[in-house]
Amino acid sequence: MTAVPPDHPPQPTPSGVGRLNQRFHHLVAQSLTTLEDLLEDEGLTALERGRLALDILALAQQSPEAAEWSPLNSIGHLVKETPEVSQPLETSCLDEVVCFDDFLSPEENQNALAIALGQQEDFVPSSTTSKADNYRQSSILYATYFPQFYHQLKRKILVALPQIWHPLNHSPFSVTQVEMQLTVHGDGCYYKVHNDSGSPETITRELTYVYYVHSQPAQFSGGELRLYPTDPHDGRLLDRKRFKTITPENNRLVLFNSRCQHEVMPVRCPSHEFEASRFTFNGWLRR
Ligand SMILES: O=C(O)CCC(=O)C(=O)O
Ligand SMILES: [Fe+2]
Repeated sequence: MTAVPPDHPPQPTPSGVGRLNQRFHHLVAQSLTTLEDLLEDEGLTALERGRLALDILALAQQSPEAAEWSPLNSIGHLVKETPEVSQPLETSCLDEVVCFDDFLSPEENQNALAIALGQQEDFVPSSTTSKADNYRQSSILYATYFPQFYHQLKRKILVALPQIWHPLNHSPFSVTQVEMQLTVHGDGCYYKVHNDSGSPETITRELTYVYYVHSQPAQFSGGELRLYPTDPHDGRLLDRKRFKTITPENNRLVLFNSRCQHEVMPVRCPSHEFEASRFTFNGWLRR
């Protein structure tokens, strides 16, 4: 996608349509600024802020030139993942995935890594809602340790949403909450096959997102994310041999349906250094 800076709108034309477009651009630009302020406003509930965000983004998508000028285009590159399967499945199996490469600016990406490396002692061992042993090995840092970055990343994800409904084959919904945590997978860490919305506490999770961060060049191998075809009716994994693979590239954002069965393959990190680990800012968008 071509990035057009939002502060350089297209030149006005003398026609009535051009003037209308110009007013529309101005209105949408103002609305987006208002939205940015409101999203930072702790006085509004998450539900109110989510609804505002979606309303204004829906407005932005109405522009006849949305594809060319929209500020949405300043976010990374939307990449089509090539599934590692020989034949496409005929109906949706919840395993659609969207990838944005270079999702944040280089400075924001560096800041994300600095947040991870600077707070090693505050990470706690992860658990699963079923508390099953040997199902997951990793450590997490709660978002209360990085409030500013939480707001930045959340805003960018919400702004990207209008681009993902179609490729994810998902109906738009009002986001009531954006959960976030920072997860570290060091040597030998993994997360076996699971979905993210299979318990009463997690049932309102609609979308899972994962933002990958690590030092470059990567000092670990493995740690791929695998997405399995999943029965949309009962959530069963349909075929273990047919999966999509997402490589954890630095500065990549991935989104998929929280009901999809997925897993994180074991990470190998020969140095055993914390700094060399696979880091993710990951979480869920709740309806
Ligand atoms: O790290 C990843 O690629 C996915 C993490 C995940 O599945 C989760 O935290 O629920
Ligand atoms: Fe997950």
